[in-house]
Amino acid sequence: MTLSFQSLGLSETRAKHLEKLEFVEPTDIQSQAIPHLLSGRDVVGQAQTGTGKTAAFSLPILERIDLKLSAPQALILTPTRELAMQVCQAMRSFAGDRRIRIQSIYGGQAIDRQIQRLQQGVHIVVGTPGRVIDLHERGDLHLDQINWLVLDEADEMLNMGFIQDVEKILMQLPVERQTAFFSATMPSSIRELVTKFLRSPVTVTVKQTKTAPTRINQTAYMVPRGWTKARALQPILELEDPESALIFVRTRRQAAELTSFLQAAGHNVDEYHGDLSQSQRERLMLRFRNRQVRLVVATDIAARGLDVDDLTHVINYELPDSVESYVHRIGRTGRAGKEGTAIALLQPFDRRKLYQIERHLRQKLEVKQIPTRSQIEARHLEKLQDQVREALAGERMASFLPIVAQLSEEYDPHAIAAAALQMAYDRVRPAWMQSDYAEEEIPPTTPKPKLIKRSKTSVSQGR
Ligand SMILES: Nc1ncnc2c1ncn2[C@@H]1O[C@H](COP(=O)(O)OP(=O)(O)OP(=O)(O)O)[C@@H](O)[C@H]1O
Ligand SMILES: [Mg+2]
Repeated sequence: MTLSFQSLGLSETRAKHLEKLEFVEPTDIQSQAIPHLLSGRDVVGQAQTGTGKTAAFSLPILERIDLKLSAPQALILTPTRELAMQVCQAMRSFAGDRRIRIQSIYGGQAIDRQIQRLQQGVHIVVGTPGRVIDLHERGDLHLDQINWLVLDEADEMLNMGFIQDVEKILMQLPVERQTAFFSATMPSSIRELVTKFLRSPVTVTVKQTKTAPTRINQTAYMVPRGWTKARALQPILELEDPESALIFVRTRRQAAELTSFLQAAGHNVDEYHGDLSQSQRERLMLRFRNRQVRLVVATDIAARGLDVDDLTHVINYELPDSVESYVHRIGRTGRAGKEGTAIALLQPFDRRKLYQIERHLRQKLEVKQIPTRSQIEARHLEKLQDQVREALAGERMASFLPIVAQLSEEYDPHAIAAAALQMAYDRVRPAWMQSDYAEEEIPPTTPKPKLIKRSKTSVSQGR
């Protein structure tokens, strides 16, 4: 028998409302964490990326908010501004009751507007630590009625960059409160901080053999020797043909450079990193979510928590330094039970990082050579055939029949069809493939000279 939201202790009204959002069955983390949170316990919740941790901590809070008390009663801290916005929006949709006022506060946006909202009275605040401290110190954010504190992406929040701010905030909160930490990763190093901040917490870990969801198909491509990663990315994008992809790089500069490179190659791509203004960041996220931008080149600010519907691919152009970061990055795809693809670009010196990741995930990644010209051509032809079948099933095709009839007086119908296909094919084939992407050019990826010969033969066999 499957559990219902109501059987977890949530009200009938909320359960009905959740059904409208197509939340029919609670996920594992929700069914395990919600009853504990409703009973007043502190909770450490760990579950894979994309499994609904947001609702797991939000629903019990929404259930218990006192509408008569016009003061912040719950504080949710997130590591990035976008995540604060996203969690705030998610909570508003779960609430489905405009009387529960939920406000996000974060840097980069005019503080006056946020102050005004706070003065109008809010029940739940979702924010980044810096802005929370700022508004508290100005006397605009009152923390003395806080009953619930949640650290979303807790391990990240307790990392070096945030820990001091988080401690500062915690010191301002009432001692009598409920505290919850949620994340997909909980490295053992944060245990000590957990015991410091939480009171006899219940640890809810959704059982899993691996930290990476099996719904994510992970592969790695070896960058050929002498090639730049940017050059190697082209045939990979061509073969994988992602509907939408997040491409992770290390630095802001690298993000800008790769974006220009891909734009010049004709891709629909934009960059996303901390050098952009807040409004630029927000606009890009909106365009990405609406599918107006297909590829986004991002730094790690996009690694955690972001929930972009149906994101099909995550590409690690550079592998991250930590295994946790890898898990969060690839977790931007394969969410809410959907499938996704994660790709890593590797150079020989990335091997060590790859081993670490594989050891942590207890899973070997398939390492492939970058696609050959003939593989890409085959893929394009396959696509072309699908398109032809689609056109044949449609009605517009009929309007071209008179032209075919006319040409048939001179040519064989097979030849006419083949010529039309050639024209269509030349249009989809990217310019770079016509010039410098000869199959013979792919140099061996292994530095061992012995292997050069063998891999050459295998390339020519592949043709
Ligand atoms: N019970 C449910 N039924 C259907 N969809 C759900 C349910 N719970 C959550 N979802 C959807 O699943 C998606 C992922 O949820 P959420 O962002 O909370 O994941 P997460 O566990 O916080 O992931 P991450 O570790 O990446 O932050 C969201 O789009 C959310 O709407
Ligand atoms: Mg989350």
